[in-house]
Amino acid sequence: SKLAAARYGKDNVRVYKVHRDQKTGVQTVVEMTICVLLEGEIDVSYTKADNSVVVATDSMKNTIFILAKQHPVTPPELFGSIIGTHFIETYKHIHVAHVNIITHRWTRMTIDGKPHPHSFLRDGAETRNVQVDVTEGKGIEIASSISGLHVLKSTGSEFWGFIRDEYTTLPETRDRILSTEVDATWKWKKFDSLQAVKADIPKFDRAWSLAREITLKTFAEEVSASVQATMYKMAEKIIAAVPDVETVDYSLPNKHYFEVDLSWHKGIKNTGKDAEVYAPQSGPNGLIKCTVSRS
Ligand SMILES: O=c1[nH]c(=O)c2nn[nH]c2[nH]1
Repeated sequence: SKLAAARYGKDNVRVYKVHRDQKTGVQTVVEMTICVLLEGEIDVSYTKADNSVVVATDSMKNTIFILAKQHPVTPPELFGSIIGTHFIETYKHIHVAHVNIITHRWTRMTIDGKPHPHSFLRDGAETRNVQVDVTEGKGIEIASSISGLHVLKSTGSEFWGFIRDEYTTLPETRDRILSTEVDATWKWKKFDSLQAVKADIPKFDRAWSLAREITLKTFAEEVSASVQATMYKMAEKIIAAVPDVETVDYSLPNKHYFEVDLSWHKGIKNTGKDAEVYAPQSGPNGLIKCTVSRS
């Protein structure tokens, strides 16, 4: 047997950073969960129990905190590129760094109609994530994403015209609940270096805002013929809106809400157009995926 592939590092490195504006007293916070995995000439640590090539994962964790102190931690695309570049530049035997950053929501509170200078709330499990892969001599690949954005519409969703055969029981509908948890990823053109990422910093926040706005607006306004059709519209709008993005992926669970027939109880009408009380389903759920490219 042989070692076909190897990468190692530290996962679940939780990092919080505060910025204090001395003039205004306004404080800003960022909270992330980071995973760094390294590849390179590390085989002997697996095959020969030779640890001379091992940058201890504990040292990697220390490095993340030091880099967070020394550099901006936003946008995550930049900080992920800083972390990855650090490792391949610092250790000559390390050639690839995979950095995943999950940014958690701390939305500034509005108190009495005014943004509060130092208080925040976790308004949802939604996260903003990046996967940054830095390869020595090749450049930096960045995939940005929105994850865990729970949405529901109470109408404006249809599903009909699908195959009806001896396996089909699902009735067609022109009016259904549609609910999903958005997992959308947009992959950037390759960046030659950290300098190239730094030259494009404003593009990352703008792309995230656009992707989020397009997703919510399309979800709300399109009369959905299916999850498939709606996600394709979202993806093609993001491609059109963000020139430096090459592909957009969506992965959407279809979280079903079943009608509850209550007619057995005194003839209660609660199905079809009379349906008001539904049973949200934990599973099984549809899972619809797509990748949309620029051309
Ligand atoms: O939007 C949908 N797409 C599907 O493929 C599907 N299958 N059952 N319900 C569905 N709803």
